[in-house]
Amino acid sequence: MATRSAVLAIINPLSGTTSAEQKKLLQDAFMRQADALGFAPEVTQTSYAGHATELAAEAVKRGVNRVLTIGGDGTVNETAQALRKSATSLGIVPIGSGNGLARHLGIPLNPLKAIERALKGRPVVIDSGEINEYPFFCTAGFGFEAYVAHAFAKEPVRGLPTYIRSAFRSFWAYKPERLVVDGQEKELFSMTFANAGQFGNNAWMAPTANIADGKLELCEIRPFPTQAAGMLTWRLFNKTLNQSSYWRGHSITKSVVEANGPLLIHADGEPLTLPTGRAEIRILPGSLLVLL
Ligand SMILES: Nc1ncnc2c1ncn2[C@@H]1O[C@H](COP(=O)(O)OP(=O)(O)OP(=O)(O)O)[C@@H](O)[C@H]1O
Repeated sequence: MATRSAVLAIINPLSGTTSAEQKKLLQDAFMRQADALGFAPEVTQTSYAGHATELAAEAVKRGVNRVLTIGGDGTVNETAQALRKSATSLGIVPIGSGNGLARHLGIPLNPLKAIERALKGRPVVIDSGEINEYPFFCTAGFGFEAYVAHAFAKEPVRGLPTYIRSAFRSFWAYKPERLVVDGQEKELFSMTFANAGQFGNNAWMAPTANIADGKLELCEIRPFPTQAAGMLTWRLFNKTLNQSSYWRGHSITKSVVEANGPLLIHADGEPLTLPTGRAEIRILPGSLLVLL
């Protein structure tokens, strides 16, 4: 009898607002579907932050073909870190609050359909980015978006309503920053390095970003009067932000951003601080296989 191909599902028990029972049902559905399709399925839960990277790295070592991540963008990022530059493909089962990479790639937001896609889909090559030593697959950024990521991380409850509340509060507290971008000093409200076109929740910062073109879109929002905030928000969700006079963007393969003090950043929505105040951003073309 032919050996069954191994498929591992990594689930973050804390992702999103899905209950423990719903997550158990998803695990069972994954085991059933994978078994019916002729795979040798395994499922494992993360026990701490960073655990998904370790579990996925071990799967790569064992030659597991497909690794599914059942979680939000943070867990997708941790899993994908270990699968970069390997022959193991990533399946995304989105149950987070933003699901930026899944939405950009057109992966179903219904987790059962996403499991089916990951099991039946073919590996497609996409790019990834790096900001200093931190890999990202969707977006990384500075300014307001990093400020919100740091504020959101302090909230005890996840989910979209909490994110909106954090963003609204941050808008009144945040002051645009002076950054040196590739040698040019600028005052910016926000700045994104976009591999995918959106942050999540269909908030399109880089409407024309192509995830497999070997480039990142560098998108800047310059400071704007308070009364323009409504229109900019509407454009963000309407996929027309690039038509605003406050938005500017171009493609890059590498870039350097510097500040006078520690830099607040985010990588796929995870808040990070760069104590040196210097960030080197680069693209890693064709570095990840995603099941689509
Ligand atoms: N068992 C665990 N205990 C504590 N933290 C964990 C555990 N497993 C994973 N994590 C951390 O939880 C973080 C958030 O998870 P994830 O992104 O999947 O969900 P989310 O935040 O609800 O979704 P989104 O990123 O879409 O908002 C991950 O970055 C990961 O480091």
